[in-house]
Amino acid sequence: MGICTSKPRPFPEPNLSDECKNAAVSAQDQENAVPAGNNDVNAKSSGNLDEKNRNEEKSGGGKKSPFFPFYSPSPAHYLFSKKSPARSPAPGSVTPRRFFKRPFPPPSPAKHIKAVLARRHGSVKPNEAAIPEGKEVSEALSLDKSFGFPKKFYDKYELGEEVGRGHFGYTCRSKFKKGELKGQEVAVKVIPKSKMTTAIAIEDVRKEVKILRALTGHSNLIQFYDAYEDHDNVYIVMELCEGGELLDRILSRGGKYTEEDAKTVMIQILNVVAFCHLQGVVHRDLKPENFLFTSKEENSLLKAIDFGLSDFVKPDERLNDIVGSAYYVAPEVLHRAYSTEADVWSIGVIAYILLCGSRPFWARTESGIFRAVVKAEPTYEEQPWPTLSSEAKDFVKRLLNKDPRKRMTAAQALCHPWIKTSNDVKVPLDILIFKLMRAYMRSSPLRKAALRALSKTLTADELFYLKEQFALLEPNKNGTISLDNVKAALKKNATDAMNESRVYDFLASLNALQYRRMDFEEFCAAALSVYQLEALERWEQHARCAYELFEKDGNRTIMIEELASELGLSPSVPVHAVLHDWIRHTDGKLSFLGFVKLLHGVSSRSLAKVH
Ligand SMILES: Nc1ncnc2c1ncn2[C@@H]1O[C@H](COP(=O)(O)OP(=O)(O)OP(=O)(O)O)[C@@H](O)[C@H]1O
Ligand SMILES: [Ca+2]
Ligand SMILES: [Ca+2]
Repeated sequence: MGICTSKPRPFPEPNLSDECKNAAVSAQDQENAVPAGNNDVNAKSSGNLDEKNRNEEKSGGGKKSPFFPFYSPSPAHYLFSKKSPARSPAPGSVTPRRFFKRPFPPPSPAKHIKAVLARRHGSVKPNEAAIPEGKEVSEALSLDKSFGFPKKFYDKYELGEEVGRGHFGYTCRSKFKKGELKGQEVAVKVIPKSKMTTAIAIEDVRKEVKILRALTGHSNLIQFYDAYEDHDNVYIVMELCEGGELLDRILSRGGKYTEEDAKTVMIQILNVVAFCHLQGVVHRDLKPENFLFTSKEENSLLKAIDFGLSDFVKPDERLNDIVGSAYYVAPEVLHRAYSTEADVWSIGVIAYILLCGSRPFWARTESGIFRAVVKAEPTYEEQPWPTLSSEAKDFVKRLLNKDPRKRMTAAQALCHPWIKTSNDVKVPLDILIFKLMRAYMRSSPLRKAALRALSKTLTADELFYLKEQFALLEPNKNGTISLDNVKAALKKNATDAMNESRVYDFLASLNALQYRRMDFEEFCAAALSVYQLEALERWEQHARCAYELFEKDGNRTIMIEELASELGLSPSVPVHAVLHDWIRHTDGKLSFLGFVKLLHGVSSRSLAKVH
């Protein structure tokens, strides 16, 4: 694999194909870990970039300068600059002094994760993005680049000025030429087929259209209208946003938002992402460039765009391809086992930036960023953090938890005390509820009793989320829910995407609910996440308190063999040695340690790791 981004590189970079490998592997290496706070130190010395500077930066290179903060280096940039040199400044035409004027430190030389780009789009050399070589030529020639979209784009639309550009496409303001909608403006993302040099690249475009088409009806999601193709391009027709990228607004405010303004942005982002996750769609490229304001108004609606790296994910599936943008990528993506929680991490990075104007994870090279993401804790010590509310800090920390099982979901984040006081919050259904309910239904009576005890220790804040979820599942307000209620609640929120992500199939695992109903008390036991509670500072208190309740109610003498089978230990495991501490020697009942393990529903695999 060769170089696959075409930007001038302000910093030397290691071999590409090794880069992602190294990121995950060398992340284990303590010595190489990037210290947290790098970014802030730089941000401080760099001062603020005002509107004038931003415009200067932009005017040098048409839409964006390669040295523009957060700039996504784009192979497309050079590709297009051949036709339109004014759009792309020559490498080195912007003085390095610019680095010291930025509110943020210099961007990574390649923002998108390079090995993935190489795999998806073939080797791309500077100024030759569209010209594959050798083996790639034959591969590119044999690729089927027909999508089955209607052909006559130009019969219906008139392409106008460019309004934005990314790695894969450029977007133009366009108009309907005739008919009832004549003159009405839309946005058209044009993706050149010459850039689709691998089967994965073609599949990505196919998926982008499929996902946009399937996801309809959310006010914070860009409205898709149609897709066309011809010999040269794919055209994605959608609603036009006139208000620019969230990134530009962040920069125009010198990088910082008040807590109230940050909340307004966060609520919209969380809303649309919770919607996508319920549909079984993971965006995988959430960043301020991929949120657009519909108008220039200060309080205009925010819309999620760019599903070019998105995928369908089944409720119990883990994805493994490394995809995204380096500053926003979640640690578990680098470890190649992730799901929708990875998007929530990216939202945490956006929240951190909105509130303090610096990136939480920063380094001069991409592998450095990856190491920071995996190892380093962001700083909350430097200004302005000490002046921000403790709720705001707690909110960001719970989004940036490195363990995806402990991270809040988007729907939970909307119930967080920092957010929930706002009037605009309507909590959506959370797919996590179904996953937890399934695990609960499959548990033994002993584990159910343990969970019930734990659920009695929940605080008002924690119960708020469960109450909201229960209300969404309980249309008749008779205090209980059935499988039909669950199905109906899903149906109410369904789009075509759910067919692809098989959310309905997943419900089959809740079949036991067909013959009985679940009241709110049991629902709390079924839908609480032990891992998330464990992430709280007061976890020890919760667990001790729950153990006392369990002692009174559910604890009983237990055989080691019974516990082994409860935990799914294989006969080859030396159960007496392993489970010795889990049973109280005085009376043969579960010890506190055993109780906590039982709550987690420990599997034999994780046990094997411990011992
Ligand atoms: N509906 C729209 N209305 C207005 N501008 C848009 C619209 N869609 C996209 N744009 C502009 O075009 C830019 C590029 O679009 P998009 O992010 O979809 O392309 P991309 O090539 O997939 O980007 P990336 O490099 O992030 O993968 C956006 O950042 C935005 O500025
Ligand atoms: Ca984009
Ligand atoms: Ca994209």
